[in-house]
Amino acid sequence: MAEPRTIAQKILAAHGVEDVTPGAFGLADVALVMANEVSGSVALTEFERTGAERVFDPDRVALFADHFAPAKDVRSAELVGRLRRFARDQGIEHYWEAGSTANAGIEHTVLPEEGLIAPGDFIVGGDSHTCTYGAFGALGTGMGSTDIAVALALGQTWVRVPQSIRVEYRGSCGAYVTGKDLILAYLAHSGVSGATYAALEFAGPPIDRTSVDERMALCNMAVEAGAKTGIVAADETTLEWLAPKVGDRALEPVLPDDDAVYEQRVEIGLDGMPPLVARPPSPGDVAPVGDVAGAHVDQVYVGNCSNGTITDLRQLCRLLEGRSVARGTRLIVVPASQRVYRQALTEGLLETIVAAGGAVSMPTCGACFGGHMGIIAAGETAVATTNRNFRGRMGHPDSQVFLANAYVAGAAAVTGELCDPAEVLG
Ligand SMILES: CC(C)[C@H](C(=O)O)[C@@H](O)C(=O)O
Ligand code: SF4
Repeated sequence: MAEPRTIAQKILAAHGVEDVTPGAFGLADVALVMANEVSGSVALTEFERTGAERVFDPDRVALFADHFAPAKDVRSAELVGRLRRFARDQGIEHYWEAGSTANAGIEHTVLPEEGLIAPGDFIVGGDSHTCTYGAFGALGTGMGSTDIAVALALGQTWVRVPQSIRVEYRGSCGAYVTGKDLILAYLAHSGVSGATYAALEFAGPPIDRTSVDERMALCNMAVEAGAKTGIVAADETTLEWLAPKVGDRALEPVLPDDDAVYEQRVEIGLDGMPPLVARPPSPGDVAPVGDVAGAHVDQVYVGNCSNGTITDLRQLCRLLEGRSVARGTRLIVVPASQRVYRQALTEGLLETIVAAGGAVSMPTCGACFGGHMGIIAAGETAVATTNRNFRGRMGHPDSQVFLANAYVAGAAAVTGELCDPAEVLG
């Protein structure tokens, strides 16, 4: 009898890792290598230094101009230009850039939308939120630029097999509690290093009921707990979402064995849990929104690779419908992809946002990491649906960012302060 295995162990074994004992080192074949114009620029230099002339397989490389696109200054134009030339010279067709491809936007949103992620895949990316693909039952993980360079050349990477942590949710989500709150609830338990290097397996009836968009928010922030990745086993919801996007590719969920060995099992009860926020400057400093109610908010930012989906824009618009952005507060909305943007256009959500006084930007990483499109000044406070609120993350070192779901963001936009969305919507 084979040893029982977790999802991460099964995926790594299927990609050629011989010994999947947690802690063991091995060599894995990668399904896809992803890079963006920021860390990718360093990776391309390192790629050249390896002496390799061609990438291992141009169809299994995906490149994104998303952090600073459209280029915000000369430096970013050069970064994007370098990536664009590399894609052209190497014959890489999976290249997305706003203004020149039908879909474009944040890598972690666009890649699954374009049908390039499937359950069981092992994806490495030059970006820490590559763990987002766990929403599709895949193992995605961020790696440094030198590792990405080698993966681009060889289609293989070294791995240390992660230990797995099973996170089981129980009970039911209350009103205005979303996927964002599920991961914030875990972060309240783990802090920012409680899952260091682990593969988190999220499960339980509340997870079965979540949408793909919510699973993306959940898996996206696994890295904020220090994890190597976060995975939800693929189910009917996943397959229905992916089927129209992946062409004739067979979709096979990878499920953990019943007696798989976990380093830790965590249970999180959701009954009675209110919407949560992460207080600055740590995604691990989680509190019920009521604990910070009344704090003035200068800027509300709805976007980023965890919560810039159509689900988030719909939630935001529940608050904006028939209301206006409070005087003294700015609302900036950045749909995560052109696909989300078009859907929001079709549904009239962009009209609702603009009519309420909010501004809509084109898809980009934008202000999430302090790039552009909404940098905040000293002394300012933002509520953001993003995933990190480290000191200076969105602008000046003396600014503050509270992380929250799109309902809480919407409630802050219309009241000008942090509050429970139930106070606005009842
Ligand atoms: C620029 C990139 C390498 C970085 C990351 O790895 O996460 C960014 O996306 C971020 O969120 O800080
Ligand atoms: S949206 Fe933010 S967190 Fe996501 S990849 Fe871009 S910069 Fe990183």
